[in-house]
Amino acid sequence: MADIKVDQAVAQDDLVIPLIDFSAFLSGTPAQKQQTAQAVLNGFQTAGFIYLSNHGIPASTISSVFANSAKFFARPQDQKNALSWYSPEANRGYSGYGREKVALPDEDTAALRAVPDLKESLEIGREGEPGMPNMWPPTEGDEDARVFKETMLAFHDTCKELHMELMRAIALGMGIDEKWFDGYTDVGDNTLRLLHYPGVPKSVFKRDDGQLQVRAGEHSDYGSLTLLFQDARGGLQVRSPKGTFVNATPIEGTIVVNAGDLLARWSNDTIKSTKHRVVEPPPKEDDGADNYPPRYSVAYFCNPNFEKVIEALPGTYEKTGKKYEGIKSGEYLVKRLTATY
Ligand SMILES: O=C(O)CCC(=O)C(=O)O
Ligand SMILES: [Fe+2]
Repeated sequence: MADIKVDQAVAQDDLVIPLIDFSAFLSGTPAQKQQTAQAVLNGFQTAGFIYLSNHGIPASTISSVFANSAKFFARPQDQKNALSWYSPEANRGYSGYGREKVALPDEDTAALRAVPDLKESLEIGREGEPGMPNMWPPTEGDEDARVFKETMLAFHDTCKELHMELMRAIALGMGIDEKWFDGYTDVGDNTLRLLHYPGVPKSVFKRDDGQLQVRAGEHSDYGSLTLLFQDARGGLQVRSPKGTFVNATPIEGTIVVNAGDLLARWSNDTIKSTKHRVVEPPPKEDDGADNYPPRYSVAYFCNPNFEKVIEALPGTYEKTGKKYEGIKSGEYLVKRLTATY
């Protein structure tokens, strides 16, 4: 029986992000499944990030999501403004340029805060949660809006399944029951976020103070795992153990998956929630154009079911003690979102 082979997607400044063929987990032999689970857990324990190939989501599904996202962001600004993000509790709706500032308040971020992130986004939560409506463009008489809603709801479900599989891999890697997390992931209290970094004049990125202009400031994610779908442009950077930012270059057909703060806490800090940011990728050569082209990405932020209390996982605290109090998943997220918006 062949051992699985794990490639390296990124290897720079002590940051090694594995490229993992997930089909060996989804449909491999028991031994291949166990080895893949180990590789997934190991990636989250060392880099906090992995790249996943053969993850089971068809390329056509992903391109349809990107096409529908681009069409949404091309709508007139007043249509998008009518769908505004309305509360941290719901975390649903549209955020225009500069609304969210992810740079952390406890850092010296006066300079960052003065320059809003150059991006807009739409957050889509679990449909049908009472009092927390998703903000859809009105579908009546608007075929694009109807298709948009249908596409995004289906994708929300598809990504929920992948989150469940990834948490099964983490469980198997940790030596606990493969289904251990299922009761924490089956509700799907997750947020699908469509992101558009608009094309901008190159002069915007030439700042007087010589600092690098970022598209999305340095931050870590809040929940359990984030599934990140990026287009071919690049710009995502991950903080290395040396403190440098390393390019997480897009690899066609892969999803970048990173662990969030709540999973780090849940694992008693044996899993890492690694900081990352989005910058304007340096042009390969100066192409003479005045504008940088736009970038689109889709992030699916996964959370443990909001009603669940999160405290140190079996196997992570017996020798060292628990570093954190238990906290309800939903309360933790609202606390973090309240600090950001
Ligand atoms: O757009 C990206 O590639 C990353 C976005 C991100 O890190 C986030 O929204 O949390
Ligand atoms: Fe992020």
